[in-house]
Amino acid sequence: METVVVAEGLEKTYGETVALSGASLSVERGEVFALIGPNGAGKTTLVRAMTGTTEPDAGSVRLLGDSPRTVDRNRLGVLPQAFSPPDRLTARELVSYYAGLYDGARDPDDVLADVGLLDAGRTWYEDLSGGQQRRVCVGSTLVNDPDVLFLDEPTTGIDPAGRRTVWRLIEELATAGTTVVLTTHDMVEAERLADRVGLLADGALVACGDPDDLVRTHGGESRLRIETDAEPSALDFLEQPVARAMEAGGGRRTLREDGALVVSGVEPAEIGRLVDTLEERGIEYTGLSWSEPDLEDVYLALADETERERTGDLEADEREGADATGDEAAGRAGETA
Ligand SMILES: Nc1ncnc2c1ncn2[C@@H]1O[C@H](COP(=O)(O)OP(=O)(O)OP(=O)(O)O)[C@@H](O)[C@H]1O
Repeated sequence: METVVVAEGLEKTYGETVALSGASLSVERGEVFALIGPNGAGKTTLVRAMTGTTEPDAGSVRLLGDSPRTVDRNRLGVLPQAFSPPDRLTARELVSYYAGLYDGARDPDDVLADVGLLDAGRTWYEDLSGGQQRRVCVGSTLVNDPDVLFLDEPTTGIDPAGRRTVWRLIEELATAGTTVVLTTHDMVEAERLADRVGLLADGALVACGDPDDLVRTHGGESRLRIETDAEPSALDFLEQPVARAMEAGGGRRTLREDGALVVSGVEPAEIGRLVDTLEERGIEYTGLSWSEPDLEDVYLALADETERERTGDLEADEREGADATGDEAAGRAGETA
């Protein structure tokens, strides 16, 4: 297995803002690695540090065994989050323009076909829809048939069909051996594409692994959602029958959420009995849905945990600050005395 990207202990601050606080990751050849995390977590800064467009304050990056500043650019494809090509070029001219930067570049029409835009080749870039523009931008990163592809939010603004075109393309590239590092806020995208997902929070990776493993470890339990207008008190009894159904006991919770009752940890085999109980009790409901935990649950659980840790730290800092202020005040009072 060839390790293509290695980032170790990356730190980056902008004034008072800590963008990276010791981020480390490594990506193997042919792997699709998805970086997820809240706005401002540091994903773009990490991508920029890994591709040599920003210099970290501390830490190191090896990209294809080289420094990001000196690595052979012919082997890289980079789609920045904000990418504004000239408007007064057609889609085909734009791809041709980027192809012209490389020796032996791919045929622009093949690239446009890859992103499902062969028919839009003669359309001015400015006349393309936002999603089509983003797809052309994705295409422009493929002109040199890169070994490593960094895609910062590749599918933002792309409609569901176009998104699937890009997903299939990324899957094909990875199958052919291209290493892909992408950032996304779309958990379905991360779960579908990524061999490994890294959750970035406050500039560091707080979890990293196979999406299924992350879901098993952090995703929590299945959820049964019962859409009902009934008063919460009228539904209290549900806790009991469901709770009694638990063999191991403990862990199951019933919560009110947006006009629905959400029961965690219900097995599919239990649903029939639960529905019977609802009907016996004359509880009206308009819908019932059962879902297994997914990457979004992992994201929400870990982001929440990180936020609570941070808030806890802040509260502790504030308490310490208050103590220190108190000590100082006591000291000053002592001096005065
Ligand atoms: N060039 C810059 N100058 C000043 N601050 C910056 C700069 N680049 C990033 N930051 C700050 O660093 C932090 C991390 O930003 P970054 O863009 O890496 O986050 P992100 O995870 O990509 O966010 P998003 O999901 O919104 O794209 C933010 O607080 C941002 O405001």
